[in-house]
Order: sequence, then structure tokens, then C-alpha cells
Amino acid sequence: MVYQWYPGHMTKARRAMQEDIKLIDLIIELVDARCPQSSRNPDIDEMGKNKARLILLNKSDLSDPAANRAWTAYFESLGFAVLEINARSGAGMKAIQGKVQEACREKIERDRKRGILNRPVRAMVAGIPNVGKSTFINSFAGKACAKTGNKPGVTKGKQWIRLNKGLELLDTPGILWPKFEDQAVGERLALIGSMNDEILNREEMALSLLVFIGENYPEALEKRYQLTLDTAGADGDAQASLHSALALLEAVCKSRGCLKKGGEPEYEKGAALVLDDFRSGRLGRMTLELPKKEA
Ligand SMILES: Nc1nc2c(ncn2[C@@H]2O[C@H](COP(=O)(O)OP(=O)(O)OP(=O)(O)O)[C@@H](O)[C@H]2O)c(=O)[nH]1
Repeated sequence: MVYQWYPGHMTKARRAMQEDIKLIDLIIELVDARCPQSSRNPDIDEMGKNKARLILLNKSDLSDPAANRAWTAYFESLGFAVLEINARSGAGMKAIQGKVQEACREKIERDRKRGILNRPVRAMVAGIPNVGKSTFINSFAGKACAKTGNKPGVTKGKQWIRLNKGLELLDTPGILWPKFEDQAVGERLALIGSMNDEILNREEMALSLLVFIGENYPEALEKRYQLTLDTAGADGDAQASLHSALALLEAVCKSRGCLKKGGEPEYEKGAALVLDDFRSGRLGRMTLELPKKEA
């Protein structure tokens, strides 16, 4: 689905979410495990401040396992329940119930003190576009369930998916919009494919991705493109590193046969290939950002 980021759309999404939040106990916040900070909107912390929270690091099949652990520890240190999942394959789903209990411990305790026993936890899924909300709902609740709310004109009011005696899920996810705090956030969101590629410069994206990979996962370049990294130019000099990025893209083009008739590299094609290799995980599991260390 292609989204247009205009204020009217955002305001509407935010208002809808604020209404829905009143109905629930728990927010299940999906973030992209490849860039958990850039793919969340911290406004949710304000909007959902009185609600329990479970953060799901989705697409963890594509992210670096060590980074997943670092992010889990980071979000736990902020007081959230956290779980790595793969909504597409269903990996991690079995552990969700336990995490829901963990996140809602206070609510369950409060209910018990008031003599309310076994009141189901009501939850909503929230996240930015393309983070995997629908896939998660389908996979978690089962395809048949998630579709019941999808009948225009038939459905009135809110649809709840009863997952078990203890948990009900609002069938419409809350849409958050990304927060472009700085250029790096926008770049990471573009790299994971959560923005329309048409408006972006694929060559520039591929160049900065290649530099990032060369610095952080050099073995991936060797494995996928048979490139051995020449460290010349990696001395922090912007001009030099741009030069080496171009050299990298050129080498990728040569290695994968992205060449024009005369043998010149076809950069556009090579760039598209690098982006696709990254997004599909063919370059290996990678994470674009790590939690910031507290000073
Ligand atoms: N590799 C991988 N892909 C996933 C995972 N979860 C979802 N996807 C893919 O990510 C893409 C987006 O998933 P959706 O479920 O449509 O995301 P959404 O958040 O509902 O998107 P919007 O409807 O745009 O808000 C789809 O191509 C999914 O197959 C996952 O855990 N791993």
C-alpha cells in the first residue's frame, strides 16, 4: 500500500488511535527489528502512558541476533515487556501469551484486589506502515478471525478477536506514522522499504548501505558479491569514503553482471539489486542501528 504523508491523514490516524486506546488495557507495539528506534514513534509513549505495553521486535528473521538481544535489554530497561518475533513464519508467537501476562501484571493484580477475576485483557496492535501489523494479526489470531471485521457496511462498531479466555484483540491496528527526527531516521526507513522507493534516489541509498555494510558486516560483501574490502579511503574523509562507496557499487555491478553493452557498470541496476538483497535478507541478518548508550 502506498501512503501519502499529509497532515490530514496523520491527524485522522492519531485521533482514531486515541479513541481506540481508551478501550484497551494493552498496546502491542510492533517495531522493525532492523531499526527499532527509527521505526517507532515515541509519541505512543505519551498516548499510551497509562496502558501496559508489549514491544514486538518483528522481522527478527532479518535482523542481527546480537542486536536483537541488545534492543530487548534496552526496551526492558525502559520498563516494557519485549519479544522477538517473525510474524510471517509465526516464530515467537507461542511466547506471546506469557509476555502479555508479564506486561499486564499490574492490571491483573489491580483487578484481583477489586474482586474481579479473569477479566480478559483487551489489546490493540500498533505500528508504522509496513511493519507487519496485518501479518501479525493474521498469524496470531488465525486468518479466519482477522477477516471477520473486514466487511464494509456489515460491521458496526469495534470488532474484537477473542484469542482465548484471557485475551481479546481489536481487529483494526493503530497506525503510527514515522517520526523523521533526522535524516538518518529517514534513510533507515527507506532502506527497510517502508517508504515509496519511486521518490527516492536508489543509487544514493545503495551507496550509503554499502558503506554501512562494509563497516559493520564486511563478510557479507565477500559472501554475496565476492568483494574483498580494500580499506583505503576508510579514514573518515568524506570524499574518500564516497569514492570507495562508488568503487564498491562498481564492483557489485561487475560481480553480478549489471553492465551496459560496452561493459560500463549499470549503477541503477546494481543499486536496485543491493537494496533488494538487503531487504530480502540475502545479504544476511543485519541491524541498522543499536540502542544509544546513556551518557
Ligand atoms: N521477513 C519478514 N517479513 C515480514 C514479517 N512480518 C511481515 N512481513 C512482511 O512485511 C510486509 C508488510 O506486512 P503487513 O502485515 O502488510 O504490514 P502492515 O503493518 O499491516 O502494513 P500497512 O497495512 O501498510 O500498515 C509484508 O510483505 C509481509 O509479508 C516478518 O516477521 N519477517
